[in-house]
Amino acid sequence: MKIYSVGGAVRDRLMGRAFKDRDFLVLGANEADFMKAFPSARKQGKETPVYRVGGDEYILSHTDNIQEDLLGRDLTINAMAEDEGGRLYYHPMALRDLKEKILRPVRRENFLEDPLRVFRAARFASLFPDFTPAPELLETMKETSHVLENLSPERVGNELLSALSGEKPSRFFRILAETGCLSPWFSEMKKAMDVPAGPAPWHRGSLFEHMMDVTDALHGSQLLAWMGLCHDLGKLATPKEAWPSHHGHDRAGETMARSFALKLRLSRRLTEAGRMAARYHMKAGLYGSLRPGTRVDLLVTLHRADLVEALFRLVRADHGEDFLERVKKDLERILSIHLPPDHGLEGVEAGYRLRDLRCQSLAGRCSASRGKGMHQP
Ligand SMILES: Nc1ccn([C@@H]2O[C@H](COP(=O)(O)OP(=O)(O)OP(=O)(O)O)[C@@H](O)[C@H]2O)c(=O)n1
Repeated sequence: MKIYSVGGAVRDRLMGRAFKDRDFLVLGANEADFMKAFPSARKQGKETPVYRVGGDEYILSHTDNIQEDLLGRDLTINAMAEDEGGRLYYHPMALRDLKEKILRPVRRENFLEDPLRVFRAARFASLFPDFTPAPELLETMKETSHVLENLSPERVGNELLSALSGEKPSRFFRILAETGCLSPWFSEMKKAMDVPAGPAPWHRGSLFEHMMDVTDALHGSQLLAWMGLCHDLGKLATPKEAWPSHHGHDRAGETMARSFALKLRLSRRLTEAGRMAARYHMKAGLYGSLRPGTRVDLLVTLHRADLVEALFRLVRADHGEDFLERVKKDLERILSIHLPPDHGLEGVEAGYRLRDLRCQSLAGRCSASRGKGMHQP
């Protein structure tokens, strides 16, 4: 049995980057041999021989030859392995491509074998913004563009999330656009190319460009970048006659953001964050001129979803207004207000009273109107 460290850990070490987890490849062992050597190993999938040992992943190879295994991988910069003695094995182009910062497919047919590699290649464009896709990568992605629909949503969603935590998420979408790979998984982004972003001075060009600007500004955090991607989805529903205005896009965007997240089987947290980004970014963007009651309702709604800071960071990335410090103070104030112990009110009445007190605290007077506002107790 021979064990090799493979993939990202070897690549990242050679690039001088920190690596998250390690993947090992096991050659010349069947499952019984492996379990004998690693009794604590837990099998991951039923179909594939993948095991978890502590935080590390071990895959039993179908081949006995490390070079043959490397030839079955996605990109040359990932086709590297290191044995237990520290000896390096690599695809003939791997070290050169790493040095010259080129994303190159190992073999075209490997992408047809596992089309997820299209999205992996695109996410490496976001993770490594100074790497250039080789012309044959673009060709390979084009050739693979017609077989993307059968991929599992979770796998595509994971590559998107990885791209969003990279340095330049827009590169993920641009390279997919260039190679005809936005549909079917990211057809929203494809449509956004033909829609004007809006009439405001910060809305230069298409909705796609605006989404890319905001998502890039929020890169590094999956949650924030995802909210950036979702916030203006509702503009896709605006009838052409109304362009470049997008009246009501915040409400329209709510369902679209939710469907986008569900299509990719994203977590409940992300689904909710995308929905709330679409629904509340307009209102939050007007925070400075909102009435106290509307401010109370907005902050309470966002606070319940644990999205106050995230939403106001989105607003800042969207058009530069920074309400964050003010909002934090307002929220602190609101949350410090409670009904007196002897209030004697029940149910809805108690809720209305608390809202009144909170409004008074923000404004120095009561401006709450019953039944109006979005936060009903
Ligand atoms: N569809 C896939 C998935 C993985 N791999 C190979 O398996 C390795 C490990 O995969 P994974 O851990 O998913 O990616 P990493 O490259 O390690 O990236 P990260 O650092 O984000 O984990 C990759 O480097 C690549 O060689 C592949 O060829 N095709």
